[in-house]
Amino acid sequence: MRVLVINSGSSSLKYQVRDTTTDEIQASGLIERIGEGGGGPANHGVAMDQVAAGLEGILAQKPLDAVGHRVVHGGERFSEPVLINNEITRSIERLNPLAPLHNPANVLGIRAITAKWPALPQVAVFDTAFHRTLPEYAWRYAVPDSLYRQYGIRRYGFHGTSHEFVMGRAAELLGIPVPDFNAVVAHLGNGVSLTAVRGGASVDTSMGFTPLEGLVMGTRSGDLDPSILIFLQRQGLSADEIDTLLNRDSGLKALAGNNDMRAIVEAAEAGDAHARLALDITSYRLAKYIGGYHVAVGGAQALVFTAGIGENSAAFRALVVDRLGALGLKLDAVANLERSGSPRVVSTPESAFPVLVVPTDEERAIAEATAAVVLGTEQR
Ligand SMILES: Nc1ncnc2c1ncn2[C@@H]1O[C@H](COP(=O)(O)OP(=O)(O)O)[C@@H](O)[C@H]1O
Ligand SMILES: CC(=O)OP(=O)(O)O
Ligand SMILES: [Mg+2]
Repeated sequence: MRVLVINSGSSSLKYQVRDTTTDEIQASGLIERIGEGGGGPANHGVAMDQVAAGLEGILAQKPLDAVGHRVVHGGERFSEPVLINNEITRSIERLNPLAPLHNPANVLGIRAITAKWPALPQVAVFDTAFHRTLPEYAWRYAVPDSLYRQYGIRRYGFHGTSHEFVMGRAAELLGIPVPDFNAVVAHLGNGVSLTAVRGGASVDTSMGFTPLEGLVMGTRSGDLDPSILIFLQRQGLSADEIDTLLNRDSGLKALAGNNDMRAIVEAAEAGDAHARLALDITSYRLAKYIGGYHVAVGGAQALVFTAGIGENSAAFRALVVDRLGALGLKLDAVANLERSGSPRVVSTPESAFPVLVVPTDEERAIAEATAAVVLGTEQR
């Protein structure tokens, strides 16, 4: 099956055309600076026109069979990938306020495809779906129930497609059946989240109601005392200003002046005190969460690093694992420095449990889920 995968971020759009039978990537691209001026497309509709134009050549040879969309927020309704129709699109649109950086772009992408190729089956694959197994004691906030009933205020969790894919690969590498696998998975990209996997299912995750909760990220603050928001509001900041402050101008960008982990490590090595502190705060906060999730899963069989930083920054992995001596983890300095695109062990045999690096592939997982939904629907 020939599937176009669309991964729309707030200001970027990644796409791939994949053959799900051979797992061949037949085309791919990245469109950046959407809606930011400076030569980027004005909006996601224009970006989709650019995608279609870029694909004209290969689509002339063989048309698409389906489109798979990464949809960040699926609320409580969606626990699996679904075939999209107008009612599903409206349901995703109603979740826009809960993922303002992501869901509006996802909806625009779906509508742009519907307008361009109305007969093409489209599937939504949700970041939240893998976390629908969280127990209530993990997803409830300690606030009045009316907030949950009226607004759906609870913890949802994100990056689920990546966490599930990586967890499966890690179990395979270790020869442990997925239903028996307990692990802590660290997705360290621009967005950062940690997931506690018990028996192959997500039982806790660090992002919450929105992708702002939890760890320090590229431009997001992660956890802080909610009183700070009330304080800032009383100082005269508007809701939009606080939103921008915490989602776009915080995290590594605020601490080190930019959100590129490579540049921060280089600056720290050259003696930059801000970069050093940024790495200390980020690795300390992550190590604390890993310790907590080791408890949540009843003893992890693996700690797994993935995504841009997790896969590529040996220096950051070392900073984190160095703080986890209390868990008995020991990194193999040579294995940690090796460059490889394959799942691998980066700890020593003496480590209490293995530390792994497993490349994520959200596009592959989305393409496979899309093909499965479309084939399943055709057989019914
Ligand atoms: N070789 C590398 N060494 C260190 N950090 C890297 C490397 N390559 C990418 N990164 C970091 O990965 C992060 C982006 O991760 P990625 O998963 O691509 O993000 P996104 O959430 O945008 O998909 C950035 O902080 C970037 O600096
Ligand atoms: C949910 C989320 O944070 O996604 P990303 O890392 O792509 O921004
Ligand atoms: Mg990402």
